[in-house]
Amino acid sequence: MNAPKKLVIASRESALAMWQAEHIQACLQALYPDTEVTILGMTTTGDQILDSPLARIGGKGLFVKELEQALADGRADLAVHSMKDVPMHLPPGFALAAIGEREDPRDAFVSNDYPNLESLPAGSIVGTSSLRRQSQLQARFPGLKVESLRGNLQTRLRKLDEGQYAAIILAAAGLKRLGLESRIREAIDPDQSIPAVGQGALGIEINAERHDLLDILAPLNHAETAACVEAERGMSRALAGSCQVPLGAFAQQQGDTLHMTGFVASIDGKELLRESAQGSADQPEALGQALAAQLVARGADRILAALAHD
Ligand SMILES: NCc1[nH]cc(CCC(=O)O)c1CC(=O)O
Repeated sequence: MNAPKKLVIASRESALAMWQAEHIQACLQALYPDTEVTILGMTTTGDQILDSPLARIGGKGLFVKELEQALADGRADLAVHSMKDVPMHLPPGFALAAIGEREDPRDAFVSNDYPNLESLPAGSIVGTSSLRRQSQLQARFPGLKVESLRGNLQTRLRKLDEGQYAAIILAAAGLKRLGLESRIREAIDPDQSIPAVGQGALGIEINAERHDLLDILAPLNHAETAACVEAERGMSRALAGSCQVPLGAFAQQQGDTLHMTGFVASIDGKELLRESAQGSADQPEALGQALAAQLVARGADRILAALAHD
């Protein structure tokens, strides 16, 4: 295979995004020592608007749009994203070339004063802007108060340290990647807080016309992670999920079988439907669709419709 002389990676400029881009840069550099691999750092709309909950300002697409612009006009060859931030439907003209091996998929409990969720006194303020985390938290601990928490990882940790929250919930993967694992007081069992679709996995997006890049990027794909994430995305897509919806899904592969759990809830967690299903790792999207159908059969449509009217 003929790797190009140069490859440019588009990345957001947050510390986590840069870590992810540098990780992919190192992988590509090891595979193709004669290629010059560089990173083009960019600020996205999602990074700039920090005062409103993401769900209200347009959702996940805001983190990838500027990077896609760089792919479209040829300033960059590939963009590295947290799969969690990649919309369920890519805009026409773009494709996912690879999904990398998953880091810890769990949510993490972070606090300076308490070891775990169970020890928080009633009325404690927990910071998260994720409707998925909020609904699952409120379902288990209706006495806790959830308040919005935006910004990159460092900003969120600073807000915790300033005393605005008793605790915050973050993705374990981001903290581990940035060497901040010691801030995790407890990794929350995926059964207690079902992770976001794609949480912990990296996605590599390209201009769909760049067929030349497919073979070059194929070694970055981790088949097991890709199957799990495709199943999770299949469920979310079938339910028309976005980050405006309290929804989560988590798949794991054992042998040739995917085991998957998903949920849909009301924001206050008073209604929470969860279902599990198994299916072939060869047909992940079909498994996600089947799980979505199970949730719909139990009333997921009614919960989602109620959210749309809020
Ligand atoms: N929503 C922002 C975001 N996108 C990806 C991660 C973390 C790492 C990952 O899931 O790959 C985070 C931070 C968080 O949720 O705490």
